[in-house]
Amino acid sequence: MKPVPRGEILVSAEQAKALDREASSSWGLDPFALVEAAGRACAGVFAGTYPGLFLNPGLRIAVAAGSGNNGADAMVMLRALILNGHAAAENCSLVISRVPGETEHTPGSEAFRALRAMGAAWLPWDTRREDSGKALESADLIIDGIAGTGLRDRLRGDPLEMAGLINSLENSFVVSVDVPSGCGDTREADWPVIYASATLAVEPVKSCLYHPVSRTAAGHILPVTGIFPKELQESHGSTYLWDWDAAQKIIPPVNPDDYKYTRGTVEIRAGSQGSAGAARIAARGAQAAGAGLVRLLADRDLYPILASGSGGVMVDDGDTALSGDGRFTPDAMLLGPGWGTDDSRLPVLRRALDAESRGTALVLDADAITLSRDFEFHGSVILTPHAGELARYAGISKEEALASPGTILARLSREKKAVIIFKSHVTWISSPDGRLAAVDGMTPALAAGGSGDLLAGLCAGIAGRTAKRQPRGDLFSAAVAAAALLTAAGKAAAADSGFCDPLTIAEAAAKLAGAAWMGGVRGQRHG
Ligand SMILES: NC(=O)C1=CN([C@@H]2O[C@H](COP(=O)(O)OP(=O)(O)OC[C@H]3O[C@@H](n4cnc5c(N)ncnc54)[C@H](O)[C@@H]3O)[C@@H](O)[C@H]2O)[C@H](O)CC1
Repeated sequence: MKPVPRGEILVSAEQAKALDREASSSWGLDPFALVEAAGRACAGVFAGTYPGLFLNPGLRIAVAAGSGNNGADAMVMLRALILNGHAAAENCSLVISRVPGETEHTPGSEAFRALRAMGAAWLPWDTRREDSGKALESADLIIDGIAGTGLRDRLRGDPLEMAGLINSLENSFVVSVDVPSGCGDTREADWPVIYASATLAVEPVKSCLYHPVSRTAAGHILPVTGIFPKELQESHGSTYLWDWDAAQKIIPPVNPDDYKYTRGTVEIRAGSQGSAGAARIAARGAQAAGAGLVRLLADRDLYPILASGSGGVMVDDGDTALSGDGRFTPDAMLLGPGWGTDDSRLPVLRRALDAESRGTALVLDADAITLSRDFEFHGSVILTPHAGELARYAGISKEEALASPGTILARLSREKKAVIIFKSHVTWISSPDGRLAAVDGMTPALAAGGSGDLLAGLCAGIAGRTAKRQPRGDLFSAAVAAAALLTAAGKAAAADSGFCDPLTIAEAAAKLAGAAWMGGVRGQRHG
């Protein structure tokens, strides 16, 4: 049987703890074995990713270690770097929040004794603060193991002071183990956190790294694998991290014998005075995602402008044209990009929701999200809010949305019976059946007007195309693929064209989507 394509598992701190317990009770992997595996794997991944750092024979490394297993991971990592010849023990120091007792037997105490015996300097932060500070200040590389998933609430006390000092150092490379200290499932925007250059994300990767509020603190996220059996991780994860490589595989390709109606049809209501570009971008997005026919219904004063140079998009007068009178019944509808929130939009919205109740995929973006706040959906809607729209829609603050996207979206999706794509520098996607996904963005090329319109168009294009294969198809997969496609296209367009127009990003999306979904023969890739 072919493996089901999927992203990487993400877990909460609670799930990570449950996983640890089961690893110990059922797999014979006790905390000593896990810390040993994690620390060594961290050293291997880090040295393999940044070989240039280790060209300096006098490299000074300092570990900042808390008293838990996160600190133990960091110390084992340093020990492995020394044993592998990447650093000399005499150039290394341990800045520790607590010196283990001589009879203590924990992963941290053992790692500490090994480094002490090897000749690394050790400095308790509380009694030798000045020397500890000097060791951190003079280090070329700081390994942050102050606090991991054992953090309760926000950083306080000595760990907070250590983190503050590390953040003030501008010239050292800071690598965090597992998560940047201070980062946790409930972290809010103003809670202190280490700002790392890179984070060694020990499997299973912790979902808080991808909370928009903490994502920038993690820097370059490097997955560290080989710690837990895959089956064990699968049974504890509920959220997945998707990229374009993985996401393209969950969407069927077009068939060589497809024609325009079977490739999926999309109808778009978008644009208003001052926002005509949104309609054009959304329509091009639907084409770029592979839709066979795209019809754009625009306000009467805009429609002649949009009709000229519309390419293959069928543009019509939205004041009189009705859904379906363009000689096809749409497989997917998109309402909202640049549409405005005028009450005159409500009859159109009601008719679209009526179609949705009969199974037509309906993407509601921007103004249509605001307009539809009090309407009921029937399981075939995708909402695409950014933080402000989500906050208004759910009656929460923007900060809450950015701090706890998974919890908020899971509840809202279930209540509203809608797939939700929460747009931010990390995109979160939820489904009414409880599935959750994150797509790492961090793509400043997309931080520009029109990216959201493009995403909405991509979504409608994929939903329309897949609806032909699976009536009432899996809109969650369509949403995940659209978000991953937009991110990959943003990166590709930025590499080729620098700061560019969303239509240029749409062209990059068309290339990526075409390569993924137009190259195969029926049955070869998804049979
Ligand atoms: N399954 C896995 O993910 C594995 C994880 N490993 C590593 O273990 C840590 C979690 O270890 P744990 O001992 O449970 O906790 P920490 O090391 O994170 O200890 C917390 C540290 O911080 C102190 N502390 C707690 N709350 C606060 C606070 N509010 N302010 C200041 N200090 C606080 C506490 O006293 C401890 O000193 C995980 O992250 C991984 O790195 C293993 O690798 C095995 C597999």
